[in-house]
Amino acid sequence: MSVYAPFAKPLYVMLKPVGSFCNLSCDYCYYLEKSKFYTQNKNHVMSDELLERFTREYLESQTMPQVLFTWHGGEPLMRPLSFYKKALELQKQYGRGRQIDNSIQTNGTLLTDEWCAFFKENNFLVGISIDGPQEFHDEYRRDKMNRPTFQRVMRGIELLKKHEVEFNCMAVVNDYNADYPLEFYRFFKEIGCQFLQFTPIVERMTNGQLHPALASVTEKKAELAPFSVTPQQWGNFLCTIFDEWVKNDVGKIFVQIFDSTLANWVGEQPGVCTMAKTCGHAGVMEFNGDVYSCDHFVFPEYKLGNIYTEPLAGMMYSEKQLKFGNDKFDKLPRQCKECDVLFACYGECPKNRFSTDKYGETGLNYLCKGYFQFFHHVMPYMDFMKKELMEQRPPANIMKWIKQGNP
Ligand SMILES: C[S@@+](CC[C@H](N)C(=O)[O-])C[C@H]1O[C@@H](n2cnc3c(N)ncnc32)[C@H](O)[C@@H]1O
Ligand code: SF4
Ligand code: SF4
Ligand code: SF4
Repeated sequence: MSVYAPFAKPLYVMLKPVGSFCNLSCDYCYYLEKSKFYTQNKNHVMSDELLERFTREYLESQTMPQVLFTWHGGEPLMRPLSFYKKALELQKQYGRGRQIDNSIQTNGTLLTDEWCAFFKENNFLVGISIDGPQEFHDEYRRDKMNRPTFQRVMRGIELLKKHEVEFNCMAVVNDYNADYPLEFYRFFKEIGCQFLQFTPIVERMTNGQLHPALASVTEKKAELAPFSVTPQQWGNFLCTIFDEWVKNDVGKIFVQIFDSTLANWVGEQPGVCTMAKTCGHAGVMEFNGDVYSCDHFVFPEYKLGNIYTEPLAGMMYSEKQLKFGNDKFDKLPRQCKECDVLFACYGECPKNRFSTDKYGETGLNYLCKGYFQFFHHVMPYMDFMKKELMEQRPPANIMKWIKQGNP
């Protein structure tokens, strides 16, 4: 007998418990300006009632035994600890024995012993945003008084380590730090971060205004923001770090884009939406219950509805959201459809597809040249690691293979 399970995928919606409110004011931040959609609301705080409604519905809509709650922002540590204690109580109440995990994405500046003890006790995975060594980090990650934040973030990381909280580092790659890949990579190793995620900054702006005016993806007349990384920088950055990683650190340091590339090489699902064939599996719920297609598409035209008027599962499995996710593949321009590394790249994120391809079709990813360089550069290594995996040997064998003079 076959079982029809249309939703045999986890339902995943990230939460914004303080909307876009934040104690910092990073120049490149795409989320700060979202408050302009909520000028009617005096305070951008998720009520206990909404928290309960979401928790109940989110848990009831799940078709998988494991459920992940992700706390995001703005800066989610601007809510007091009592809010998260309440959230855990509700998870227990409505979880009916399911395994529930929590992750939180933070700038790390507000961490205290008390927060870290709580995260440890409740098994939170903490994502910390840090853009590399002090000089790089402080270039754009500054507080509302324009003061640098590196020291405060490092203090937070020390506290996480002291309390043995599991954490990973999220770093953006921009015009300023992209030319120093090795300094950047070695820094993360030195501070003891094993799990790394690099995100390229690609933003556009309108009317020459930087902040708060990052341009919507639908705006045609937008210029590139000066802090964006160039395709060449991005390609060189990835290739240089890959070369260092593949010789020394496979199986010790986990770099998300390298892992996802290997996953695509062997035909598994990559761990990140940008490298997948289709997307749209991760929605966002704002402090007032509005649900959007994706964290990078919090614009009125991508609103799926509000949890007070529409069921969560209905919004996430709606035609509109399905189309949003399928468009990632369906709208690829001809150059991508013919590309020999399409299976690894899939045109990356649709938010970055504002260039024109060699046939004059729109919708080519602005970073195309960088990705093309990277995927071609890693080909022999990925082929080797794929072979090892297929024969049930660890991909880390590649380090020995390289020492023997390969490829
Ligand atoms: C918007 S923040 C929210 C959570 C928290 N305030 C933090 O900084 O980690 C989430 C992540 O997005 C990254 N980010 C901010 N602006 C970005 C942009 N324009 N492009 C890509 N990533 C960006 C941040 O560095 C951070 O790692
Ligand atoms: S700390 Fe996070 S939310 Fe705040 S401005 Fe920086 S990137 Fe944006
Ligand atoms: S639009 Fe980009 S960030 Fe959003 S889900 Fe798709 S690939 Fe991921
Ligand atoms: S490398 Fe360029 S052409 Fe190839 S799939 Fe990626 S974006 Fe498209």
